[in-house]
Amino acid sequence: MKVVIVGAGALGGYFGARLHEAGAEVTFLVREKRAVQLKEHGLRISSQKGDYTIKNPNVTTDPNNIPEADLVLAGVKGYHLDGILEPLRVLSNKGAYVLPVLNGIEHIELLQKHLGNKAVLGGLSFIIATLDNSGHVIHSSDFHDLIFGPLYTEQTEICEKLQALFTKANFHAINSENILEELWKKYSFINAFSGITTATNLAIGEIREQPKTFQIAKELLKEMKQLANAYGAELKDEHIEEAEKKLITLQAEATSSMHQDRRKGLHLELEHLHGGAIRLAEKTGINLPYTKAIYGIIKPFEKA
Ligand SMILES: NC(=O)C1=CN([C@@H]2O[C@H](COP(=O)(O)OP(=O)(O)OC[C@H]3O[C@@H](n4cnc5c(N)ncnc54)[C@H](OP(=O)(O)O)[C@@H]3O)[C@@H](O)[C@H]2O)C=CC1
Ligand SMILES: CC(C)(CO)C(=O)C(=O)O
Repeated sequence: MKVVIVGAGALGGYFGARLHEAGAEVTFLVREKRAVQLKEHGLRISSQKGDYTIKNPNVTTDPNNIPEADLVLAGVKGYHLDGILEPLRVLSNKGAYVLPVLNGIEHIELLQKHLGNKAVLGGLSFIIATLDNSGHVIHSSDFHDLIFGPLYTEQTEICEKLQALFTKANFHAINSENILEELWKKYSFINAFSGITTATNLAIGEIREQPKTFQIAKELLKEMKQLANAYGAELKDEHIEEAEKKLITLQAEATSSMHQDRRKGLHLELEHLHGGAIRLAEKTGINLPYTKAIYGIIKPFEKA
């Protein structure tokens, strides 16, 4: 299968390298600076699940240089989505399906609007990964899950083909029959986890030690359930309890990618995540006071 990775950052780099390791033909569509870095140093992933290096990754900065593509894995941050719409359109015109692995929900409709409903699959990931100064991927969690699935029944066949490929790769892939619900479950979890860790500038362990602070994360989960329900995703109390359990059982030093970005002084995905929830809530007349408060607290740190 011919795979294109758009956004060879932490997630794109990780899953691209794992798919290359599994024998897929992988091309990294990147911007100029990243192209130079990948050509000079190759792409290495450092992971407790096994290291892997692509010495000379197939890299391009122009989608027109890619003759064929079956799958495009989109791994940019929410604030970079606009910049990849045109390259994605070029590749989807060649027949490629687009599998976004971003956190959040608003991007699904945006991609469908630009590429057509049938070209966009549902996808998300549970992993803790980041890039080091040389652009290598550091994977630090004992999980590396890629959950994907059809948003339309016509996409069932391609998802089965993807599952056949992903099963050969060194990550945990799940072809979900209800990817929309999975997307909302992840969105709820991430808004609570990234919200509380980024706002307090603390890893989850220290937050858990303060019941009043941890309570805010629980309130964020409840608000996200209300929002998900308003958008037709049947999140139930048990899903919120599962998410709470995850927050309780994560390693004490675990933190969100948004908090890692705050620590590094990078641009934060606040508008895409909490901003997105507030916009969606306004459209349905729901009030999200905790989400709004967290958004306001993080806002001064948003811009790099
Ligand atoms: N990191 C994590 O542990 C997890 C992240 N996520 C989610 O996954 C998504 C991606 O996050 P992550 O991998 O951490 O992000 P990174 O910042 O590590 O990677 C994003 C990459 O996108 C590239 N990019 C931006 N614009 C373009 C463009 N126009 N063309 C090509 N490449 C481009 C950037 O390259 P450049 O060098 O050119 O800026 C960068 O390398 C986010 O939504 C995040 O919330 C989900 C689960 C876990
Ligand atoms: C919660 C986590 C680490 C799970 O993948 C994540 O998605 C993020 O921090 O962006």
